[in-house]
Amino acid sequence: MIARLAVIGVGLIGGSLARALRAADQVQDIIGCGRSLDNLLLARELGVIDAYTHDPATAVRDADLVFIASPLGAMREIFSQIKDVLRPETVITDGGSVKGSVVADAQAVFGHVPPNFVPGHPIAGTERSGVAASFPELFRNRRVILTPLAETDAQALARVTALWQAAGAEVSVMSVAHHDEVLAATSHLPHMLAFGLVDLLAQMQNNAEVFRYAAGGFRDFTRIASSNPVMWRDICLANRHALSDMLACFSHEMTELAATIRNGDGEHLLDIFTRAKAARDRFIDGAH
Ligand SMILES: NC(=O)C1=CN([C@@H]2O[C@H](COP(=O)(O)OP(=O)(O)OC[C@H]3O[C@@H](n4cnc5c(N)ncnc54)[C@H](O)[C@@H]3O)[C@@H](O)[C@H]2O)C=CC1
Ligand SMILES: O=C(O)C(=O)Cc1ccc(O)cc1
Repeated sequence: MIARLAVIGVGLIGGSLARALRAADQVQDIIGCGRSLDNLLLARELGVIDAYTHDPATAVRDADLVFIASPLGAMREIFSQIKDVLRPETVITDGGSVKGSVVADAQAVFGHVPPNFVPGHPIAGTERSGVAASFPELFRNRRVILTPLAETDAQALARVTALWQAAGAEVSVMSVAHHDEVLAATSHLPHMLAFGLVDLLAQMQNNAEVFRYAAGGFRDFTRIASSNPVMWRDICLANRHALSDMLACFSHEMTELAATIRNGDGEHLLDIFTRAKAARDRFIDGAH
């Protein structure tokens, strides 16, 4: 049982974890912290949090667990704001989509990565943001990756693992660098393709007609281009090396595909599409 949980950034992710822990009867008191007063008032009205503050130091002062779910670009400032008031036994975790940058931010502010800090990332979300979009089942049967360091306290890791399990998630552990490479491929690259495709089409002269005649495939493929621009700017900047490597691989794949199409090589196209279909069908079967 958590006596007092501080959620810094009560949006889709912070709000959903607060709701899930409340639904599972794992928490007594939840204090929310953020910048937008309207969002915090709504969070309190919805019963997601019990109290709010705009000041991260006030939020964490009496907390036994702190969950930071702000955009990545705000993490360093938040660490600086809480540094002097954190109790040594308070466990801190986060939900940021990139782990190397968060660990570097903690290192820069604290001078070392605090043993009670357990970096984390729920592999679950939607294209929507804010507490209005949060829901308690978001993490149910979804994966959460924790990336503890050698200096991470085993009890803090166990506590954060139990927290996500109580929210219904399956917890995996991996290194920070491996996490950032894997997520560049499976999450960050697909978001770039969706943003890039929609932006390209939106800039075409006849864009109204392009969108009018778009079919279901276009809608499915581009849902994630409705995601929060600030959050995705921060993810790109935080994972710039792994993501630019993946984008270079993908550009190469597209150049080859274009050449295959231009050459009218139907046999090669069939090979590519058959291989891709088999891989996706396996992935979907495995996900059930
Ligand atoms: N949206 C998604 O599907 C997923 C997002 N994430 C990660 O979770 C984090 C939060 O994302 P969302 O919940 O989607 O965003 P969101 O926009 O719904 O919520 C973020 C909240 O942080 C607050 N905030 C911004 N700057 C702040 C600051 N300096 N101090 C305190 N609060 C501040 C905002 O007011 C907002 O309420 C991000 O780091 C993102 O990379 C992880 C998994 C999935
Ligand atoms: O909306 C979707 O399908 C997503 O893929 C959400 C998402 C966004 C960022 C993450 O770090 C993890 C999941």
